[in-house]
Amino acid sequence: MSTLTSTRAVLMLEDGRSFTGEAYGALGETFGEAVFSTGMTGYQETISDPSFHGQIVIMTAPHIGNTGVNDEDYESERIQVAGFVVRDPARRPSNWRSRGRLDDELAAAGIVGISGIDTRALTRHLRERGAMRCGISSVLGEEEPAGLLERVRRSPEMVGADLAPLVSTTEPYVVPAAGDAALFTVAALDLGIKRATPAALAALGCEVRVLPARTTGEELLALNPDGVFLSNGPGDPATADYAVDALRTVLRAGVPVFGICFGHQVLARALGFDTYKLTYGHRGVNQPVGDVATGRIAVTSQNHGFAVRVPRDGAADTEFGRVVASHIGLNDDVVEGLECLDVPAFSVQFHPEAAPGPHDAAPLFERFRDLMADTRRARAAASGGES
Ligand SMILES: NC(=O)CC[C@H](N)C(=O)O
Repeated sequence: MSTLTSTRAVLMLEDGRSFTGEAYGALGETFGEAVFSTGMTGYQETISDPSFHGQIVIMTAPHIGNTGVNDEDYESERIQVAGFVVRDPARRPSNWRSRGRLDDELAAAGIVGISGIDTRALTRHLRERGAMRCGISSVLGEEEPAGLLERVRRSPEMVGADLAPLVSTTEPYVVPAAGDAALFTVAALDLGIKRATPAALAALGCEVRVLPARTTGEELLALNPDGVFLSNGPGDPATADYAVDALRTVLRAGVPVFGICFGHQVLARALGFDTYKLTYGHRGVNQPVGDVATGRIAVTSQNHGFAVRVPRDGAADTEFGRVVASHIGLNDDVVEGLECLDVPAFSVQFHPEAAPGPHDAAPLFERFRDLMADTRRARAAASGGES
């Protein structure tokens, strides 16, 4: 049960701006990169998205916790955020699936949060100054916040952080295909995968073999997969050389590739492009993206702080042939998708698996399935076998 008396908590940004509110979730002190999410719903999926590892998430929607917590909506085995910030927590959750309160759930998981602060002012500050480190403390006592600021400035930065291996599975596991027989085998590199992703592939008849982040290209190919999937994940993509090397081996073998978010950044790097840090990133379930080829607009689920440096107009020549920017973010023109024209590979910076978010981009999983089917047919024809 939550107590009725509140404990004072302080949120301190690395540039010295601070906000005083009430403790929310566990009492204690926590540090991470302060980022804001504009999703109105889906807080359970958000807090359990491994891509948020090392980040303190500020919800811009003022009311959070209204539907409580349930056992179905978690996207991984634990709560992954380093801290959680809400304006006005629900006093009494109400939903037919609810089995408890969000603040109690955070407290039980040891996740430190803060409520009752002006999240709009905080978001505007981050939008102008950029994402930065922050700390939340509900154990400061009468100590001046100077000590907290000192500890924030000593905490790790997001640039240069190699976090995917920390959240990846340690042992391979299999998500079976829906239906009687698997139509395709997908080797999925778990860089911080969400449950909804293997589930989406399995629903299309794929047996998904989920593998640890540091699986090599040779190990991936040894599974004889129809396709290789690269998941989302936390941290700075510039550090993930192991995944880039593995992917280059896969690309050379001509096996179909699909990457999401961190996986998209890894594909860009494998093709020879760089990644860079956005000022404050894109997080939420309401991010518009344009498909360059069709002009269609999708409202997408996003959660990224880095992006890929790929030319927006025309095809770029790479070691693996021509590559085009297939999707563009409509808020700020950031490249949100890649398509290889000469090898079977494509990727998106956004989240077609949603969870939370709209399902506009779900057909991208079908595109991957079709790419695997086409490649299999072409290979059978080339070897003179039956298709
Ligand atoms: N959701 C993700 O995969 C995020 C990728 C990467 N950590 C970024 O912030 O850009």
